Order: sequence, then C-alpha cells, then structure tokens
Amino acid sequence: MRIGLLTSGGDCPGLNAVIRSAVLHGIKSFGDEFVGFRGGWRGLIEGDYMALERQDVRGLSRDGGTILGTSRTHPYKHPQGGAENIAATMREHAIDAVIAIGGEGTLAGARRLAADGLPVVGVPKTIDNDLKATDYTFGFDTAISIATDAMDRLRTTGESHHRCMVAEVMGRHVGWIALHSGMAAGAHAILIPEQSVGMEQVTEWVEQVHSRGRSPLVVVAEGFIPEGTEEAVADKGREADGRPRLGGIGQWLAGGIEERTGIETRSTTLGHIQRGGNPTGYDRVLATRFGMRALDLVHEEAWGHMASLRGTEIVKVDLAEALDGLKEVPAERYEEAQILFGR
Ligand SMILES: Nc1ncnc2c1ncn2[C@@H]1O[C@H](COP(=O)(O)OP(=O)(O)OP(=O)(O)O)[C@@H](O)[C@H]1O
Ligand SMILES: O=P(O)(O)OC[C@H]1O[C@](O)(CO)[C@@H](O)[C@@H]1O
Ligand SMILES: [Mg+2]
Repeated sequence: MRIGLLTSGGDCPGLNAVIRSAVLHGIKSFGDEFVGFRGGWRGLIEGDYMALERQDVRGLSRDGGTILGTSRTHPYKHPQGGAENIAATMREHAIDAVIAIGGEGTLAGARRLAADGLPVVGVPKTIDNDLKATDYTFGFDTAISIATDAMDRLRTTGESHHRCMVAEVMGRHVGWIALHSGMAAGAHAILIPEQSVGMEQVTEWVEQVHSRGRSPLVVVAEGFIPEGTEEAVADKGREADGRPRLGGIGQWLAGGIEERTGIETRSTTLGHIQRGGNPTGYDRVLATRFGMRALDLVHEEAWGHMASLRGTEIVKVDLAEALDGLKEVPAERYEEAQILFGR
C-alpha cells in the first residue's frame, strides 16, 4: 500500500517516533510505501508531501518535534478541503490510506473524513493527557519529567530566599500535568481546573508550610478557575480558530498570595519548554507501539479507529469513543494528593 502520514495540532515529543515505527513496520512487514504530508491537513489537501524512505526515519525516535511540521488547518474549512476534494487528491497521488497523528481536534477531523468514506486511521497525541479511551498519550511523560525537574530547581532557590514559589504548567482544561508533576516534586498545593479552591484555602496551605520554616511550592494548571471567578485566566488573545490562549494564572495567584500573607512570592510559567526537546524513554516506547498499531489498523482497514493504551496493551478503539468529552482528573485522585498539602 502507499500510505500518507500527517501530524496536526500542537506538536509533542514522540511524534517522530510514531512516524519512524509506522514506516519501518510497513516497509519490513508489508512492503508498503510512505509519504509524509507537510503541515498537517494542509499538506494532504494541497498535495504537499515528501517521500518517507527507510533512511529518512533512521534514528528518529529520540528527536522532539515533528519532521513533517504541523498546523491547525481545518480539513473541511480550507478552501480546497472537504471529503470529495481530499479523496480526489488522494487518487491523484495514489495514496491508499492516511494515518493522522493529533489531539482531539485532529482526531475529530479524522473521524469525520472516515465517516465520509475516506480511509483514515488515528494516533492520539497530547502532553495534556486529556483524551478519553487511552490511559496515556505520549508527550505527557516527557512534560512531567521536564516540569518536575523545573520544580526541583524552584525549590532550591525558593528555600534559599524563604520565598513562596508558584509554578504554572500547561494542560488546557484538565489538571493531569499539574497533578503528576506537583506530586513528583512534593508540592505543598496543587490547583487544577477540575477542582475549585478559594484563595483562603491556598493562603492557609502556604502559611502552614512557611510557618514550619519551609519554602512553599504551589503548582497551578493554566486552566485553574479560582473559587468566585467564572473562567480561566486568558489574557493572551485568541488562537486562529477563536479559542482563548490560556495562561497568566500563576502571576495572578502569586500577587494574591503575597498580598494576603506578606510572604515574598515569585511565579514561573513553564510554557512551551514542557513540549520541547527529546521524548523520555517511556514516551518513545508508547509512541513506537502506537505507530506500529496504527499501521496494523490500516491493513485491517479499520477506518475511523485509533491506536490506544489500555493497561499495558495497545488496542483498537473507535474514534467516537475517544472524542466523547475530555478525560478529567477524578475527584479521588485530587483528594489523595490533597492529604499531603499544607502542613
Ligand atoms: N470537529 C472537527 N472537525 C474537523 N476538524 C476539526 C474539528 N475540530 C478541530 N478541527 C481541526 O483540527 C485542527 C487541530 O485541532 P487542535 O488545534 O485542537 O489540535 P489537536 O489536534 O487537538 O492537538 P492539541 O489540542 O493537543 O494542540 C484544528 O485547528 C481544526 O482546524
Ligand atoms: O502552542 P499553542 O498553540 O500556544 O498551544 C498551547 C496549548 O497547547 C497545549 O500545549 C497542548 O494542547 C496546551 O497545554 C496549551 O494550552
Ligand atoms: Mg485540541
């Protein structure tokens, strides 16, 4: 078969490992041919692609980012988009199937194209770990490792100055990155979008820690909504598709803590550092297994499905199942972490 790969949405460590494993598995096991579409759905729509031979993917699993580039092009809203046009482009370039690697937006596009009769399968990716129907997405473990390292560093400088340190992490509307990196770094308070917490409680935790001579570390997810406010802080304007760019809650929180407690407080936003650089060993393995399974899905003609992790198994799931809402942090996971907050 002649198979096209594309990466779409925000990048994430592990994308290249998916590309490598799908290509190698296809060439070695089935004699497939591969092309890589440049810039997400745009490359598929415009027929902009590069050949992917064995030597093109050599050593790729350790590299961050995506060799194909990515975009947030909408497969139906692009002027030459839509199922009929894309089918014609695929015929013109003799492409038999497409593996779309992306988050919930990309996979919603893949699902719609498959429902319209196109041979498309998906691979889930995101550092946010917010996709249903998979226990973990690759990129998440790398983000946790980067954020944990950053927080360890915030703690030594914080302790030296007897300051309160606030670390703002990504995660969009879920708190997985904050919960896991905060637990790993031994944070004294973790604030996530799924749980409303007031400034009074935050102040209490901070003061308890400070009064026993420690430097409080507060980890806040970018999508956290403080009690008494309506929505997440998003003062950075909007993305191309109109959704707000999150961020700024760390600074807001640091101001509030300092004002209420008198404790000198500093805020650090980790930002895109969480998404850059090489994937961890765990993410390389997960991405490699996802890529191989996606290739199998193509040969099974399981259009409209994606590779997914269930326990230790890589399984096939319907994209509809994966797109049925966000995978949020369950209350009991937060309550468990909360036992160690404050004193
Ligand atoms: N329901 C949909 N149907 C078709 N295309 C969609 C749909 N929702 C989003 N898209 C397109 O897919 C693109 C990628 O989605 P999005 O920007 O949310 O990234 P993603 O793949 O979810 O990854 P991430 O959110 O982790 O960056 C969007 O910019 C949009 O053009
Ligand atoms: O790279 P951009 O477009 O600024 O998007 C940032 C968003 O993407 C993510 O990194 C991944 O979905 C979110 O955590 C964050 O809110
Ligand atoms: Mg998305």
